[in-house]
Amino acid sequence: MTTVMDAGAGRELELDQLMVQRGGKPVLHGVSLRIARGEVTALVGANGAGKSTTVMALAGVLPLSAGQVRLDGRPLALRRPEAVRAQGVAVVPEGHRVLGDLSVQDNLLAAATALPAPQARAAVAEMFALFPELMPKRDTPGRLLSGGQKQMVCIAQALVARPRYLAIDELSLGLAPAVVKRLAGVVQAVARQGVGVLLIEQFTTVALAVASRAYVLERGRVAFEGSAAELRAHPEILHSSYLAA
Ligand SMILES: Nc1ncnc2c1ncn2[C@@H]1O[C@H](COP(=O)(O)OP(=O)(O)OP(=O)(O)O)[C@@H](O)[C@H]1O
Repeated sequence: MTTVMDAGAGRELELDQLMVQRGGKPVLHGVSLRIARGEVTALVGANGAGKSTTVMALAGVLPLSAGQVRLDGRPLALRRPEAVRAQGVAVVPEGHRVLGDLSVQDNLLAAATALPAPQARAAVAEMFALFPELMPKRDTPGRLLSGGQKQMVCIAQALVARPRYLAIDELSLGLAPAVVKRLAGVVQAVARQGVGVLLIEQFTTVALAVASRAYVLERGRVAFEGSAAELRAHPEILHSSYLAA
């Protein structure tokens, strides 16, 4: 069966030596990450380490001063946000922002405008199947949702575009543990369907529990790269990175 999250296997999204400046100041000093399809990759690091900057550079929101993003072996052709999305990379920015005056259903349809109408409707129906708890809220304006429900809408909005890669900035921030557990399960299910997921988190427990590979960012540089299991087994790596911030 083909699903929204259907995707090939064995390919990667590669961030190669990204250098990014903000306010004229270098913030990323050559960040390289590989995000494989079919698994979750964690990007963790202290406040200000450069995680959101990395995601915004990936999304095409911030320009690169050097480096390259490659998608399945080919450089991303255009780096404007819509073009990045059209090439199969979806980003959920920090802060679970939804269109407050639009209903949940219209929020999802608005994210599916690039698809022909029947496919858009099918993709939205699949999102309600993925998040059945949104079904009773179908006609509720976005602004009346809880934080967890908003985060579900944001993830669903990213998935209706049928991405091959999905980056989520701060999946768990500000959400109740039960909601985080639920979202972590969805993220794992999405990865199992073949999507390459990048989970960006300041608090590491959830990200390292669901990830296969992990990166620690420290002051705009990759301070650790390896398996999430290795990082779980050696919390001192995290401690020194977080203390160095
Ligand atoms: N708009 C901006 N202009 C200039 N510098 C910025 C701007 N936004 C962030 N920075 C700087 O970029 C660096 C990285 O910030 P970034 O937000 O990427 O970190 P982060 O790891 O995502 O942390 P947080 O958890 O706070 O979001 C910080 O030193 C920050 O001061």
